[in-house]
Amino acid sequence: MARSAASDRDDARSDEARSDDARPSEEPGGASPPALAVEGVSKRFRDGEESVLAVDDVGLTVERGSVVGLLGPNGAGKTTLIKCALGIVLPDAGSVRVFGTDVGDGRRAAYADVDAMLEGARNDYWRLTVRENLRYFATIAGVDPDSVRGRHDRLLDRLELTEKADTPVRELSRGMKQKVSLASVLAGGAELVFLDEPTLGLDVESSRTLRRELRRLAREEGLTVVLSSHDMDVVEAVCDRVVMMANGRIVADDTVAALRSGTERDAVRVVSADIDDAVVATLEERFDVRAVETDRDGRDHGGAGSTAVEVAAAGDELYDLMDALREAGVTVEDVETVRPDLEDVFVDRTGTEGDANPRGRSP
Ligand SMILES: Nc1ncnc2c1ncn2[C@@H]1O[C@H](COP(=O)(O)OP(=O)(O)OP(=O)(O)O)[C@@H](O)[C@H]1O
Repeated sequence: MARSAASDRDDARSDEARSDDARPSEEPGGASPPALAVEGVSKRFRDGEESVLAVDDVGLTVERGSVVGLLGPNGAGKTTLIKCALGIVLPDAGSVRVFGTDVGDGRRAAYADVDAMLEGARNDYWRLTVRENLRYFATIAGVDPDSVRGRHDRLLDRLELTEKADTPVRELSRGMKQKVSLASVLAGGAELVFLDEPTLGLDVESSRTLRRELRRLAREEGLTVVLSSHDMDVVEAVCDRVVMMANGRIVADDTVAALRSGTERDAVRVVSADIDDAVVATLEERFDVRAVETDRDGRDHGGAGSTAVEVAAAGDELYDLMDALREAGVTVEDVETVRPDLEDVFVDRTGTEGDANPRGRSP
């Protein structure tokens, strides 16, 4: 879909673009500007009763070399926000600066080092070989493909595509095509890439390869990535920071660790053969019992007949819980802390059950 965000728009705006090749490399204070700075962006589609405020006064800063995950339920406004950042959709209000350049002032400079893969794919040329595609997209990005041959070799190697370098893309499996899409996005040496569902259609191993490569590119080459995915594991493994959207607004913006610790879902899981219905009823009078699970055949925990209860408890409540269990005559076999995962945070912040998959796609 997004062939090359930079080239698509440059064609249309080439006249005004000529005068703006100078891109600020430093902010007035001397620090280099962030890769992306979105301020007060709003976008409404349609008028009257049908009107939808897809993005509602959103601000977002993405530092260079960081990997930021964008999560949100169906219709939250993620794609519209990304399209506003890419200049594919014109916001009604607000500003977008890319590496310090306001895109309203100078698109050619702003998008010179930006590329995107939207909706899990990109228009690779299926008749061309894998390597020919990389050369083609490097050329489109204004780079002499011979000068980046080494980079292409490395990309093919890291994405485990070397053996297929001379194979036409149409002969590849879906997962391999997906990896070629990513390689094409990176072929021209973009410094900021937007990746929408980059692991869509990948098997577990390929998804792992892609995560590893994204982290390496960010760490070693300073690549900045804005990634949207319904796959919480991918977001957790790859992203420095997670931005959650709901109803057009940002409802959370922090590191995975901070989001987890800020979500009041810490609980403990206690296992014992002494926990029966009466004990559970007693606990429920005083505590928030989240789950009760009896191990009937001894395969899950603690042996046949033992029961695990998950109770929301932290700090002093933990002592109270242990006292209550002792009073009830329960000998504890096992205790573990249950930490909230990203999905818990997502449910908590967006008020949405289930995963963040907006279209019910499977990875
Ligand atoms: N071109 C458009 N015309 C009219 N409404 C639109 C258009 N694009 C998006 N919308 C609406 O704007 C809202 C936000 O959509 P958007 O695609 O940005 O959300 P999203 O978070 O990316 O969700 P999804 O992942 O399901 O696409 C939705 O209500 C959607 O129907």
